[in-house]
Amino acid sequence: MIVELVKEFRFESAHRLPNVPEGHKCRRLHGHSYRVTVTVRGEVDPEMGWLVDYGDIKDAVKPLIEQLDHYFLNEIEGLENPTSEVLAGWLWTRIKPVLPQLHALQIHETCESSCIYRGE
Ligand SMILES: Nc1nc2c(c(=O)[nH]1)N=C([C@H](O)[C@H](O)COP(=O)(O)OP(=O)(O)OP(=O)(O)O)CN2
Ligand SMILES: [Zn+2]
Repeated sequence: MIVELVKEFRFESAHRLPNVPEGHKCRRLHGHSYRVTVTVRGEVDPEMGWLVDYGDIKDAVKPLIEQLDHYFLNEIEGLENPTSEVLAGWLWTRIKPVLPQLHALQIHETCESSCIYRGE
């Protein structure tokens, strides 16, 4: 039995996009209440009755969320141009080694705008 488990994390951060044209609103310093939706996929262990403990997903992701929460993203190594796409790649590189069942990351920058990354 193959399932997908989904767990959501939130953090607040400031950023600006340095590579957009002069006059673009996102070139200015502003902030977001980010949501990160983490999806893991795989076979259910018949003995445990689950794929992985939701708590294991939390243990893998929370330390990274703490590196982002209430920081200026542009000052973090690898996030000098902190688009949703770059943030998705940054998180994927760090989560995948500790959570091999990672299947997708969705970065919600606003209520209406989000980026889905599946590691390709
Ligand atoms: N492909 C991307 N486009 C944009 C990104 C991004 O990361 N990837 N980021 C931004 C800005 O950070 C902006 O703050 C969020 O974008 P936007 O959806 O335009 O935000 P609004 O809430 O202002 O959207 P409206 O629909 O215009 O109200 C821009 N683009
Ligand atoms: Zn923004």
